[in-house]
Parts: sequence; structure tokens; C-alpha cells
Amino acid sequence: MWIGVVSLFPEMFEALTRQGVTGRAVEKGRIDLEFWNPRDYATDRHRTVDDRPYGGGPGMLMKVDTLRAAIHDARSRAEIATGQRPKVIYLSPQGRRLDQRGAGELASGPPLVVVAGRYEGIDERVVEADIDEEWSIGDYVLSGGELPAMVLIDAAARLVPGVLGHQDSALEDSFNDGLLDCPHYTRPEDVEGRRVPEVLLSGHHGAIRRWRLKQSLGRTWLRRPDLLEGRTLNDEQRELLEEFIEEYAP
Ligand SMILES: Nc1nonc1C(=O)N[C@@H]1CC[C@H](O)C1
Repeated sequence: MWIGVVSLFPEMFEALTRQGVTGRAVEKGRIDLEFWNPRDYATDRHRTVDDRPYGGGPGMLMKVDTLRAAIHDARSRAEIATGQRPKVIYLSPQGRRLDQRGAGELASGPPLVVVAGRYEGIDERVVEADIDEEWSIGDYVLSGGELPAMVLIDAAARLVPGVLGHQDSALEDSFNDGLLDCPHYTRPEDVEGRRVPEVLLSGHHGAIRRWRLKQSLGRTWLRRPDLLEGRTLNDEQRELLEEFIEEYAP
């Protein structure tokens, strides 16, 4: 998957390009990440990249001409590198809320150009002219779009085939089937008297699968009942959830 990033702080993205699953994916060429910095398009002595808002008010906006030049170059490069027109995404609290389904859509869609804002954001005419989709990682205000951009890129990149060493681990993640993840355990078997559930030591794979599904359903029921609304459970899921509820509140 090809992803272009427009950011004033490209070095922040080393957290993605040099570490962990995404770092290995970049190294293996499963993910191509390229960067454009609006500051490289500044022509004045101070390399200005921000500008004052019309109508006054606190803070600055990203300067239109340097931002647009960076977006345009990233978009052109995407078309040369992939032969496809990219989807240009801007991260802001005004965008569509990112969730696992959205990450899946992005992972299976066209190449991306991800625009990370700074200051108070970007001029609305740049949104209208150059941005295809606005996305948000949550209802809070951050100091820059770089962390949201890295969250979006990480969530999507993990779902690109071949990125995860063991593809199943993505499928068993929370939210991949719309449920919260089950509890996980590793050595030792006893931590200050807290033991690993016996079923996980049994080697009985069918029983282990059912236990994990029951725990996922039960946790979702307890912590995020909204995720079960409107969801049709199959016979096994309904039976396991009923068992969990019975045990939880006999
Ligand atoms: N929540 C979010 N989800 O995506 N982006 C944000 C976010 O807070 N962006 C900041 C607003 C102005 C600043 O430029 C960057």
C-alpha cells in the first residue's frame, strides 16, 4: 500500500517507519511511505508556513500556497508510483470517526495522501479543493495532525495482507469481528495466586475457541453493549452470551 504524508514534522513518523509491525512492513516493501513538507515550498527568508486567520481570533492557520503545493506534489507522485489517483485525507475533529471498519475500507482502497494539519488547522477552501475525506480519531483537540495520521496509518496498514506476521492476530483483534477482544494470558501460570483459566492449558482447541468467543461476547455485553445493538448473533454466539450472562448475574 502506498501512503503519502504531508506534514511539517515528518520526523515524527519514524515511530511508524522504524519500529514494530509497520517498520517491518516498510522494510519489506508492503507499505510505501513518502513525505512532503510544506516548509520545503516556502520561498520567503523565514520559510513561513503559517498565516493569520481572516476575521481575527486566536492562533494561525497553515499557509495556503505551501500546503497546496505539497499536497499537489504528493498526489502527482502517488499517480506515478501506483498508476492510481490517491484518496486525499485530512485529519481533523470535524471528520468521520475512525473505527476498525473504516480502517478496513482505507486498507482496501486506493493509495492515500494523508494531510496532517498544525496550528488551528487549514483553510476551508483547501478542504473543498484538495481534500477527498476528513477523518477524526476522536472528540478531543490535539496540537497537530501527526499523531492522528499515525493512528490512521497504523490501523489501516495492519490490515494490508502480508503486513502482520501471523494474519490471524489481526482477525482476533478487538473490533475485527465487531467484538471486544477476549482476555489473554502468558507465562507464568500463577501470578500471585491468580491462575490461568484451565481451559487455556487443556490443549482442547475447540473448547479454547468457544471460551475465547464467550469472553469476547461477555466483555462486549458488559463494557460496550452499543456494539451488540442491531447485531444478529448466530446460535452458538447467542448460547455462549446467555451462558456468560447467567454466570455473571445468576
Ligand atoms: N481529534 C483529531 N482527529 O484528527 N485530528 C484531530 C485533531 O485534534 N487535530 C488538531 C486540530 C487542530 C490541529 O491542527 C490538529
